Amino acid sequence: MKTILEAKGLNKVYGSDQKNTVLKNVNLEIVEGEFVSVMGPSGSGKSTLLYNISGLDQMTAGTVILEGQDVSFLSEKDLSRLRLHKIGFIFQQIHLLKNLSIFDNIILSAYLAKEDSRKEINKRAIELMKQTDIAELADHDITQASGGQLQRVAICRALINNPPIIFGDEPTGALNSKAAGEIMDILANINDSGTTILLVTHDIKVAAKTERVIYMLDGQIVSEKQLGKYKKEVNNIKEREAKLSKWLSGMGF
Ligand SMILES: Nc1ncnc2c1ncn2[C@@H]1O[C@H](COP(=O)(O)OP(=O)(O)OP(=O)(O)O)[C@@H](O)[C@H]1O
Repeated sequence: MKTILEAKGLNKVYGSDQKNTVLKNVNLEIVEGEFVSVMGPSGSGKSTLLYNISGLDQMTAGTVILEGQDVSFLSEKDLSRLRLHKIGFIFQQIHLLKNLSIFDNIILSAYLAKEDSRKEINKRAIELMKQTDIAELADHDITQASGGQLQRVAICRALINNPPIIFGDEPTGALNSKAAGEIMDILANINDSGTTILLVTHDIKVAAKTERVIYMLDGQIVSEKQLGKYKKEVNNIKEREAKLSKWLSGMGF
């Protein structure tokens, strides 16, 4: 199995006061095709970890290798290129552009990346919209869609440049449990087709559909649990949730 992302000795201090050390010598390895979630109490450093390994924020010290390339301290220009071509992001707050149609929101970054022809990009956008069951919304604007539908738009947008890895910060956090479950099923399907996914969540139901759960406490990864691929290996979601719940309660979560 090939490593897609490796973080070594990651430290993050906010400001100049060492007391604000939020990541403390974090090491993490993600294998190509994995579906990983990060859990832990509020303030334990989950989002900070995600932002620092994905190039959204600059760590204080450490190394991040993505697909064999050292991306630890890239220039702003190289970082934007990396984010455009290699990484997809899905956030709790969706940040779509109000004056563009849903279709245009999805294709925008691919037009900017200029890797493929507009014809190919449009075709891929249509496929992604079908896959996430929002094809009929192409010409709508974003005020005409539900929260769950908008999160599907965000997923299509994250995938439009075919990134090998996508990061999610509470991607289902703003959704009701039915919509959250549907989004997780979509992400599981996307993962099945080969995209590596790492997401941060507070929700046991969400983490139970991922393959490996990492637990953070006070700026460190203190434990992890292998659940196996949802549907492929351990299918029973109640069983997965119970296993996870037991493990988490053992750590006082
Ligand atoms: N920009 C910032 N400047 C200073 N401190 C920050 C900043 N961002 C986060 N922190 C602090 O870093 C610590 C970790 O925050 P982080 O958001 O990574 O935790 P988290 O585990 O994701 O929390 P939550 O589950 O509540 O989202 C917290 O104490 C937070 O207050």
